[in-house]
Amino acid sequence: MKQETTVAFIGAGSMAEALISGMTKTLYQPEQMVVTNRSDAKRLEYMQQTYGVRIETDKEKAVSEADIIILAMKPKDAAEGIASVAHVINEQQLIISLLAGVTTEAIVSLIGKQVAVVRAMPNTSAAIGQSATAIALGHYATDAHLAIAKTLFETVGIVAVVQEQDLHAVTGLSGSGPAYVYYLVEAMEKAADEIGLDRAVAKDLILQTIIGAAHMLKATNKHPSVLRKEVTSPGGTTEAGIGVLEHYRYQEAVIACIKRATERSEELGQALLSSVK
Ligand SMILES: NC(=O)C1=CN([C@@H]2O[C@H](COP(=O)(O)OP(=O)(O)OC[C@H]3O[C@@H](n4cnc5c(N)ncnc54)[C@H](OP(=O)(O)O)[C@@H]3O)[C@@H](O)[C@H]2O)C=CC1
Ligand SMILES: O=C(O)[C@@H]1CCC=N1
Repeated sequence: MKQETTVAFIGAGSMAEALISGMTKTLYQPEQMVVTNRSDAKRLEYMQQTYGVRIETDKEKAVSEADIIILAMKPKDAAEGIASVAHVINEQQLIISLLAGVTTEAIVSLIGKQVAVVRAMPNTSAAIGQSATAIALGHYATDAHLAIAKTLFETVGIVAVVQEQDLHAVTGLSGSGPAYVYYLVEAMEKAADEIGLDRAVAKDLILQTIIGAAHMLKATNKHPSVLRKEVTSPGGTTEAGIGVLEHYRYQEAVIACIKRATERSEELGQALLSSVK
């Protein structure tokens, strides 16, 4: 990334913060980034104080001066947010959209110019350089744009290049994915309380259990079912515990969860299209 490249974030919420936190630890200087939002001035001040980025209440100014524009508002706010800056966007700029479910075609149409759009689905682990991000090319985006986006997201984790139609599934799987893991940890912490373990001790044990299992998956490359069987002694505690998970159809619940999240991504895209018709 050349030093003088400017990245404007439209939206200063959780995902913008995760990306800025990760990006400023690597290739990017905080001064290369300008952050704007709808109205929350305190939030902008927080971003400036925490990360040293530039902030701008004048969205048009932030956008017109940027090389890369990152759309980081909620899908429901995208039509209004994009329309408010479309007139200052030009075809030399690269638009990177984080909007769940919203197609590059819809974004091009809202901007009303033949502008390069790369659609991305990172996750909040970007904050510590551990995002699993997928990116896809819009109609007017070239391989050079893809390379720029890939370099940008590689500063915050791994990047997979996918066809745009696969981004709904990616959103349901790895975009929302950290929340599924946090939900499991919440349940483990509740269970630890109920079985009478000291909270601080349980917290450390749970965390290391999750980290250890994730590292085992990566380091051994063994199928998760093989690793699970290695834990499960016949007639032992794991078998008894997994039996309860099977009774509650745990795997079916997780599969249904990811399918529903995928479907919701499609709905969010449709809702935006209906709102601008
Ligand atoms: N959170 C996540 O894990 C992930 C989110 N995403 C996507 O990232 C996007 C942002 O999500 P998230 O950060 O969670 O959302 P947040 O609700 O945390 O933040 C949304 C931001 O958008 C701003 N905003 C709203 N309307 C406008 C507007 N018209 N012009 C400028 N800024 C506006 C808000 O400003 P204000 O507060 O002033 O209203 C706020 O700063 C979404 O599209 C989501 O689908 C993608 C991957 C993962
Ligand atoms: O919940 C959402 O809609 C966003 C997209 C993926 C993660 N958070």
